[in-house]
Amino acid sequence: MQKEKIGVLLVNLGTPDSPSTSDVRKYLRQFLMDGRVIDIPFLSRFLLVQGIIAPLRAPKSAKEYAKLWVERGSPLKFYGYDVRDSLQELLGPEYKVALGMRYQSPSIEEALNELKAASVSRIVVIPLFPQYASASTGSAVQEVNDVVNKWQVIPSMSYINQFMDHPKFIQAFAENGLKLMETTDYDHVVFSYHGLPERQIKKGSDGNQCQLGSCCNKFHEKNRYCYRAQCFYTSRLLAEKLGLSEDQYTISFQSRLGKDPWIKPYTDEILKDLPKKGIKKVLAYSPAFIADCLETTVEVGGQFKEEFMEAGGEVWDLVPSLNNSATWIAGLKEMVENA
Ligand SMILES: C=CC1=C(C)c2cc3[nH]c(cc4nc(cc5[nH]c(cc1n2)c(C)c5CCC(=O)O)C(CCC(=O)O)=C4C)c(C)c3C=C
Ligand SMILES: [Fe+2]
Ligand SMILES: [Fe+2]
Repeated sequence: MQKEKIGVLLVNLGTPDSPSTSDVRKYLRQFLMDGRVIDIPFLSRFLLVQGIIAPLRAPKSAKEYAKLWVERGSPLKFYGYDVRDSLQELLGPEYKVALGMRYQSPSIEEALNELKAASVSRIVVIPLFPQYASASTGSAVQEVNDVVNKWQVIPSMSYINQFMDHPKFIQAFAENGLKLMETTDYDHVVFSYHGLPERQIKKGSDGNQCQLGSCCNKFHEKNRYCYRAQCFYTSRLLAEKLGLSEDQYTISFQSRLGKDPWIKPYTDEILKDLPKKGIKKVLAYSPAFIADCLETTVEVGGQFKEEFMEAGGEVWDLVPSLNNSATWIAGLKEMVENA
């Protein structure tokens, strides 16, 4: 009998098809109409997104996307294809690897159809978000399920819904930071993560109510899906690999949207205080993303750098994301084989 073929579905967030205002508006509309991203009743979300956020934000965001765009397009997408191809090569012909984006293209449905056409008998789904959040991993998993639920034959499915403590994920990020640390004597490291509305953390911690305070400093079975606790844990693991003591790093959250409170502390606020404390040379990490994207290159590497310099800082270097690093691909291979 022929050996069974295993499908691997890599899912990332997605990016606009181009940096034009109309494509960015289309992307924002699809993204922000997701009830796991803006978790308010449908009618309020519809009015807010279609009537206010998408039209007002699209021209501003399009200018930011234009800074990110290179000849190959948006890094989130072309690194996604690179990772798919590298992982396929490493896993060999018994596996079929596909890439789907939660929003825009290539869609999750297209990617799943590729796996179906390759006659895979089981599928390992890896949402490419190191820390679990309902707005990212949860939404990707829901979309995968919605698609396969329409199939006549539903293959065996397994999901890797967080991997921030995978040794090779940590090692790959540490390697990128250590390369920069060899060239510059930094005063401090900032770990800046994508933020979330506080409400979303509270909703996800039924039975073990997160207080959004020091309770997130410990990571254990009961709060393993608290996004804030996962980010703190990721930072501790990275700090250990980088040989940092507790006073040599700060953890913060970026990319706020709207007026509701988001998880704290906020990166744009903490960075302004650092030079006052004598911290002039900062190494900035963005470990919520596995590829360069708008939130890393433009926000952390561009906007935050400018704000830090204006506040009296001297060096603000962004650690490149994992992109197509060999250690990261080896980590993905291990995740698939252990799934
Ligand atoms: C309510 C709004 C948002 C939530 C919640 C949110 C969670 C969240 N997002 C990511 C990953 C990425 N987000 C990116 C861009 C981006 N995010 C939001 C809003 C929310 N995200 C917006 C409006 C945008 C678009 C850009 C802008 O207009 O500011 C990206 C970058 C994509 C790219 O094309 O490069 C990523 C990646 C995670 C992991 C997450 C939950 C933890
Ligand atoms: Fe986001
Ligand atoms: Fe928490």
